[in-house]
Amino acid sequence: ASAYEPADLYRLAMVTDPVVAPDGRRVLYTRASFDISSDRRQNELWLATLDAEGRLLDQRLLVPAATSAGGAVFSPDGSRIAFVGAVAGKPQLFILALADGIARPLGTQKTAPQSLAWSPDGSRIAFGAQVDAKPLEIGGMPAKPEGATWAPAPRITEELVYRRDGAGWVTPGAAQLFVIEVATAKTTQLTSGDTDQINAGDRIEWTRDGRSLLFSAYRGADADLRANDADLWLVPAAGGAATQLTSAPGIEASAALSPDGRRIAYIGGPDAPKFYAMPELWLMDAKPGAGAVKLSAALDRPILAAEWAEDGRSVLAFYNDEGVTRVARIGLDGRVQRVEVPRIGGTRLYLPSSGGGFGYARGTFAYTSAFTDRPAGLGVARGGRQTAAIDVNAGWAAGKRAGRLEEINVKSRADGRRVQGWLLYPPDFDPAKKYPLILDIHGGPNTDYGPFFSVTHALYAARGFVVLFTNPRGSIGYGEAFANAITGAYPGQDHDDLMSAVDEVAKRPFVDGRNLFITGGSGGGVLTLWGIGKEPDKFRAAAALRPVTDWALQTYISDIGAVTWKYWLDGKAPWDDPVHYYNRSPVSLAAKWKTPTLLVTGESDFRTPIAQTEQVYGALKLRGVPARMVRLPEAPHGMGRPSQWLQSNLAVIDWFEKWRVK
Ligand SMILES: CSCC[C@H](NC=O)C(=O)N[C@@H](C)C(=O)O
Repeated sequence: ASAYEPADLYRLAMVTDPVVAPDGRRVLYTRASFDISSDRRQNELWLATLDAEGRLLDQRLLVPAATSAGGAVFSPDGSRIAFVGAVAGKPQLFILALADGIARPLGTQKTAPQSLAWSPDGSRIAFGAQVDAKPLEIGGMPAKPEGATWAPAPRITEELVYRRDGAGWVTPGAAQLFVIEVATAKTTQLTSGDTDQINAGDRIEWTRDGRSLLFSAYRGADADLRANDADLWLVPAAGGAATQLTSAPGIEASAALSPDGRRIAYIGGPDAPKFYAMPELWLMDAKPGAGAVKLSAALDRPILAAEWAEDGRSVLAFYNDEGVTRVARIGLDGRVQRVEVPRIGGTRLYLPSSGGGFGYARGTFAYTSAFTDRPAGLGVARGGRQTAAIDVNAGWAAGKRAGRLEEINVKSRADGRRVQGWLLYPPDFDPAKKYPLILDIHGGPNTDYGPFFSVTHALYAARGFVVLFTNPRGSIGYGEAFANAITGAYPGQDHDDLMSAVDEVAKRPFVDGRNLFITGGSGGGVLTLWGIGKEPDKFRAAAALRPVTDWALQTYISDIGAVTWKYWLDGKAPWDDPVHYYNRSPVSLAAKWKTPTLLVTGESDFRTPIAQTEQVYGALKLRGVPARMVRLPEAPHGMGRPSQWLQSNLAVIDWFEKWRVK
């Protein structure tokens, strides 16, 4: 067996997006892999068949990678699947009849349909999609001659958010709700307006009689400024005015109707001047203006998704808990009962964050099943135990030697709070030897790390580093108060939490105290640059990936600038209180920086735009601190194409190797 190597990224696979058929006896899932020639992710759609106990009978490939299938959903009778694919680079809705396995295109779509929802009788499909508008133009230009090779057209905007990370430059237009008839492809646009009329990526729900559609939207013209606002709406499926069901400031979204159609369970919460709006589970009558009660108060964890139990007496909620994803049955009185569904895990792959994919129907749970030494497979559970498992990496993993993963818990030097973390050891770890230590800090900052495999950490460990990764305050999964403990102080005691973990681990005899390294991406980049400013003598070298370095700049030029200002910098505007912004910005510590520092950022990162990386690089070079800047062409915040993930990881290893005391 060999240690993990960079080319393994192109040899492994990962399960995502499991969907359980209405009868609970079949599971659709996506098998993702990374093609070394095109250097792109590819997705196949697979169907697993189960027996009555949930054991695997067989599985087959339904839609090959060439179609790029996504968003698949079963028809109510389970005989057909609707999904969105790509034909000649354009989005296309397909219906696949399971009887003959043929995927037939349905209608023509100009933009990608999202959140497909079958009507109860299986005759129609609702979806959200953007309707493009005419782009702004500069008047008075001469006509462009046929075949002329002019410079590309300018990008003109009057929007606050004119580019979105990952999606690119925003095309003018608005998201609308549509219904398409399956037999005739007749398509009806149910909403209209110049601003988004639906949160196109959020759940769409048919009323039980098939006459109306329930969805979420923030319909104000100031939507770009109101990131934490969404209301519930009901619109007749045959066309007509929409009725607003909720209007409170805050988020009411992902609405699910009870089996009798009389109640709505939704995810969200009221707007508040806090760092983190924890998504909670709420219950209301399906009537305009009905009051809502919070069902998940006793759980005190972020709700990722929720489905009604068949009897309508409880809701099954998927939630984050201490680095992993769990399921709870929450009664309509708010009573919480844990449901045993083993090892639900993340599908971020590049880094070990929790989350993952999951589905439920008729007592069957299907989920991305996490491992510590390989990417997620498919898990199926019934009656509190795992009944089926598909490991898409069994062959590959058999030839690999993985390092051991150990959970640690330390007390923060700030206030004694418990901080959870993990250590990943090199594959051939020998406790009698000395090892360099990498602290890797997650971003968000309201996200997490968990006990999972990741490409990044596997590569670091395979190259002989012990990897420490933790969940400092601000992380999710430890309660609302812990996630919000950075309100008014970010960065602040989160830095102490991280340093407490480093100090504790550095006491272990196998840690080479001369070779402590610090790295992190995005919010983790913030804390990396903060860390080398606050502790200039602690780390041998640093690597800040896609960092925020200056909160004023971030507010002005990020695609989430409105969130930054309103929730992360205490509602103060940079023009009103520039000192507040400066004091929180890592660049305010530039005079203390002396640690050799690597910076890695995508040139199309619109979340933490590269101008901030350039600012820090300039400061380091002007001060004479060893620095290297790696710019990834066309890469967004998520580090772009598979080879760019590897370049990012290997750049960090190269830099730490260069500075490691030998
Ligand atoms: C600290 S600025 C926000 C950056 C971003 N948060 C949300 O998009 C972030 O930290 N992303 C993390 C998850 C990352 O890219 O690793």
